[in-house]
Amino acid sequence: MCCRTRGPAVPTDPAPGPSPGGPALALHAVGKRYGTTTALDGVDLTVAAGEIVGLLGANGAGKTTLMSLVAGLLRADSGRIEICGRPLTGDRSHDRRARLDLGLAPQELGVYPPLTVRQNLRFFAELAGLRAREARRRIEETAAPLGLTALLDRRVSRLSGGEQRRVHTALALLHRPPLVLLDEPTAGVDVETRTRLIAHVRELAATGTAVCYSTHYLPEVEALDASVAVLHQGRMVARGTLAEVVRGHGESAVELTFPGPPPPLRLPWPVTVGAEVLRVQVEEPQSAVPEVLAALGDTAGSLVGLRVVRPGLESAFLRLTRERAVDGEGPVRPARRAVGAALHG
Ligand SMILES: Nc1ncnc2c1ncn2[C@@H]1O[C@H](COP(=O)(O)OP(=O)(O)OP(=O)(O)O)[C@@H](O)[C@H]1O
Repeated sequence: MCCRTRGPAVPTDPAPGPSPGGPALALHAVGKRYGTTTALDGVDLTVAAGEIVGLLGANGAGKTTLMSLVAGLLRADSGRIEICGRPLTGDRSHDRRARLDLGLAPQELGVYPPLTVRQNLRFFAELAGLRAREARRRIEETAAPLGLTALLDRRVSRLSGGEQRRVHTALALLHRPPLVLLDEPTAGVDVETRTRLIAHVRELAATGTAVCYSTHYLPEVEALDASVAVLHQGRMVARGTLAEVVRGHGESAVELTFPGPPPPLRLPWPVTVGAEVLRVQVEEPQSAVPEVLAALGDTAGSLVGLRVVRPGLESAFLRLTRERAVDGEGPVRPARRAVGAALHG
C-alpha cells in the first residue's frame, strides 16, 4: 500500500496520483551538481510503504543533497523523483501536493526557540493545513511517543539539545505523512532519546510509513530493522537488505594496530596498510591469528592492538567506501598494497 490518504485536507491533484502498491519514494538516475562538485550521480532508490531505509555514507557522500532534492529544497539537474507516484516537476504549486506526503527533519534544527513546544507544533500544524481540533489531537499523539508531553508548555529555548531535537523530529511527523525523511536524527542525543526515537520510527513503519533515515551510527540500522542504501561520492554503491549487503560486501580480517607505520609482513593473505593499522583479509581470522603474530617476529612487541573483524555492516561499509576511494572510477578492486606473499614497507 502506498500513500495512505491520511494527510491534511488540501486541494487534490488527481493526475497521476498515488499508485496503489507503488513505492512511497522513487528516484531514477538522479544527478545534482554544485558548480564543479558532483554531489549525486545517476542515483536510483526506491522506498516502499512500511520500509525503513538506512541511508549511509561518509561525510560529503550526498545524503543531505538527496533528502533536499526529495523535499523540493533543491532541484535535480537530471533524473526523476516521484513521491507516492507523483513526479516532482519543479513547479511549486504542482509539487505542493507531493510535498504534503512527506515529512522532513533536516540535520539543522528548525525549531523556533522563543515559542513553547506546543506553539511550535501548532504553527507547523497550521502550515500543513490541519484544522484546530485535528491539530490539538495530533500534537498530543505526536508528543507522547517522543517523550514531549511534559514539555509541551516549555519554551524551546529552555530545552536541552536532545529535547530540542525531539521537537524538531515531531514537526516532521505531525501531519502523519506517508513518507518521512530523517537526516541524522540522533546526532548528539543521549542513549534514552536514541532508543525512544528508534522505537517510534519502527512503530511508524509498522503502520505503513516509509522512512528514509540517514545516519553515521551503523548499529542503528540493525536496531531499526532497516534495509541499507550506501552512497559513496554521490553514487549508490550498495542497496539491499542488511543481510544482502553484508553477504555481498562484508569481509573478515585480522586488524593490527601499531603506534606508527606498520612493519613489513610476509603473509599468504591480502594485506591493506594504513597509517597505523594493518589489515589482513582472511576468511578464518580466528585461526589465522597465530600465523599473523608469528610473522611479526621481533616487531610483535610494538603491537598496541589486535582485533578479529567478522563480516558485518561495518566491514561491508568500510570495504565499499575504501575500495572506491582508492580505485576511483574503475571496477571494484580491493585497496591492497601487498597481495599474497609480497613484502611491503
Ligand atoms: N551548497 C553547496 N555548495 C557546494 N557544494 C556543496 C553544497 N552542499 C553540499 N556540497 C557538496 O556536495 C557533496 C555532498 O554533500 P552532502 O551535504 O549532500 O553530503 P552528506 O552525505 O550529507 O554529508 P554529511 O554526512 O557530512 O552530512 C559534498 O562534496 C559537499 O561538499
